[in-house]
Amino acid sequence: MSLFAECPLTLADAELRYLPGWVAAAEADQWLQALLAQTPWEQPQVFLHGRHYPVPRLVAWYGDQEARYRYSGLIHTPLPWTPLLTEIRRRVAAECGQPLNGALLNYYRDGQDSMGWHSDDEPELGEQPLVASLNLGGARRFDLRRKGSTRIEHSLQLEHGALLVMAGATQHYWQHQVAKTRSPCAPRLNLTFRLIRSPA
Ligand SMILES: O=C(O)CCC(=O)C(=O)O
Ligand SMILES: [Fe+2]
Repeated sequence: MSLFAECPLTLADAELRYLPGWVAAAEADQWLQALLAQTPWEQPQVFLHGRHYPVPRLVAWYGDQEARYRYSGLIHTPLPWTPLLTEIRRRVAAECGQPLNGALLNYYRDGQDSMGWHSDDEPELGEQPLVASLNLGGARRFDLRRKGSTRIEHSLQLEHGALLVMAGATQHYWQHQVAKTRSPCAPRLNLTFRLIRSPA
């Protein structure tokens, strides 16, 4: 059986696996509380069209020492894994059947925090990168569109305790976003585990 057979989202030119309840609610609650409290959150600035803007969310980059990573136009040196993140990484890597040496933590404080359209296709991730996204806290809508198109083709609610695995050609053909929303939503933590193949 293919690794992607259990819960496939049938989107052409993509390999997506959505696993609701991947971690049980009680344990997910503990992870959320601990990570919100332990993480040295930062709000980096991005330089866009001649101006600096704070990214609309808080972030932290954890990883093996060599796992330098570029996002929002900046090179980030990883924070060392905490015991909790070491355990979460072990379980996510076992689920994905491959090593993972970095995790980007995104903290969406409310519906005005967001992430714009992008693909996780940085050169340091290599061809056909696997990105495993763990969702804790308030559910948010995750949209997918083809590169070069403005039409949202698929959306899913990323729920507390769910794991979304994106692999294969997904990042080559598709972009994703977490849009702002006026609906009330609880704080949300998203952890995207990655494998940096050639550090920035
Ligand atoms: O918060 C999310 O679900 C998406 C995060 C994401 O796309 C990323 O970290 O690259
Ligand atoms: Fe992403």
